[in-house]
Amino acid sequence: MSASHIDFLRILKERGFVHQITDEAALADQLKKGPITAYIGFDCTAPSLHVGSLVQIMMLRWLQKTGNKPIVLMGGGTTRIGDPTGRDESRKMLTDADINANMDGIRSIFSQFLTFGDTGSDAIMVNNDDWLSKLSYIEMLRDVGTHFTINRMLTFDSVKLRLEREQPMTFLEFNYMILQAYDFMELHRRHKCVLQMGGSDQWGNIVNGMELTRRTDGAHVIGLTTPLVTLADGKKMGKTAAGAVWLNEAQLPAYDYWQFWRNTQDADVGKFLRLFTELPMDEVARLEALGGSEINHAKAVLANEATTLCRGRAAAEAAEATAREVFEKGGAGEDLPTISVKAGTSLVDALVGLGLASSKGDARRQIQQGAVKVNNNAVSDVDAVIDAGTELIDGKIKLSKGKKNHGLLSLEG
Ligand SMILES: Nc1ncnc2c1ncn2[C@@H]1O[C@H](COP(=O)(O)OP(=O)(O)OP(=O)(O)O)[C@@H](O)[C@H]1O
Ligand SMILES: N[C@@H](Cc1ccc(O)cc1)C(=O)O
Repeated sequence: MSASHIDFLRILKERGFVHQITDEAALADQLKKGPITAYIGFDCTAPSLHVGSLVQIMMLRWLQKTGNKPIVLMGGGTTRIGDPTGRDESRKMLTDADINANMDGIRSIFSQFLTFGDTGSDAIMVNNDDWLSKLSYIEMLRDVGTHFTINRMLTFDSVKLRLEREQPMTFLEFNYMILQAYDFMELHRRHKCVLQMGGSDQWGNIVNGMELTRRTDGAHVIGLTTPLVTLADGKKMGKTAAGAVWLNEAQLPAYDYWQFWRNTQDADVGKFLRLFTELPMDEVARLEALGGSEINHAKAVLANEATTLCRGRAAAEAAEATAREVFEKGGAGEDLPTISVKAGTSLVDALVGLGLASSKGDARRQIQQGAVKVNNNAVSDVDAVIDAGTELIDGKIKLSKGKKNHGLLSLEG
């Protein structure tokens, strides 16, 4: 039986999406009355979103799967201001061209996760630049500014923490929460949107929107935040030591995306299966309970499911086949990151070029520690070079760092 709109809240709770709800009873009540419309906003600060924002995307997907209506808000306007939330310093000002290019990249992700259209539970995408850029200053101050007191604005973490650390906050940034608040009011007016969701860092911005909508329109809208998902080592999901785990193929090839999930630490497997796959809860419980080396099966299922959702089934299958080839048969695997190099290139440069080392110093250290292999053979010479004499596997040279990180070199000329 497919889920109905009323199941949305239960599903979010049992799969670990809920951190705080401003008024859970009101949300349950709204759902009892019929399908609801809810939104999540994404600023266009990079050409892709990353696995941290995937938590939010999955919520919009569940919203739609249960027959409710998702609004994806592109922050074309708010990106011009820059959300100060959780940041010690002002963001770099982006040009309109940068913002538009980033928006194109981010937009393309959503068609993979949601069905867009004009009726029922079809998702819609809006850009807050459409209304924010039309606001006139004096009118805005009179209509909206009167509903915010500086006293209260200073109590929100996004402002308070910056001031406590004695870091400057520009007047531009100080206005950010008002503009995000305006969005909620506007989406309530335009689309009867009653719920805004986001990561727990967005709480202040969301609450301000509820407050503004109540004061201007007398409407009771609701906020829901997710935990900020961290990896088992305590790091916030999104940006890892090796860089962000991007959702777009152009920023991160499918094989690396698959590998990220396949390398999940044991303690995270259950949590990630709940958040990032749609497997039924009993199947998640079964996989989560696997012990010893069987947990690797659960990780492969996680990698396949998560990669299928984001990149499609064919990409997931190709990545899995490559991984099997590389790990089980010791072959080269077609899907690995590949660069072409000239004969005589140093092993150190090749490791950096493939992203297997973060710097030449790091590459030398890795070699000295015995972590580097060329064609599955350990190399300890930091001055080793790649040349025509280097053996080829399937026409390529395979470099490995540790057991899990591999790349291919093809020789130029
Ligand atoms: N690790 C995470 N877990 C859950 N939600 C997250 C995580 N990282 C980001 N989000 C949420 O995803 C949404 C979009 O966030 P955004 O793209 O601004 O990510 P960010 O990493 O915070 O970006 P930036 O570094 O530019 O501030 C927000 O609602 C944010 O709270
Ligand atoms: N402030 C949010 C993005 C956002 C922008 C506008 C909104 O109306 C809602 C959310 C973030 O940084 O992730």
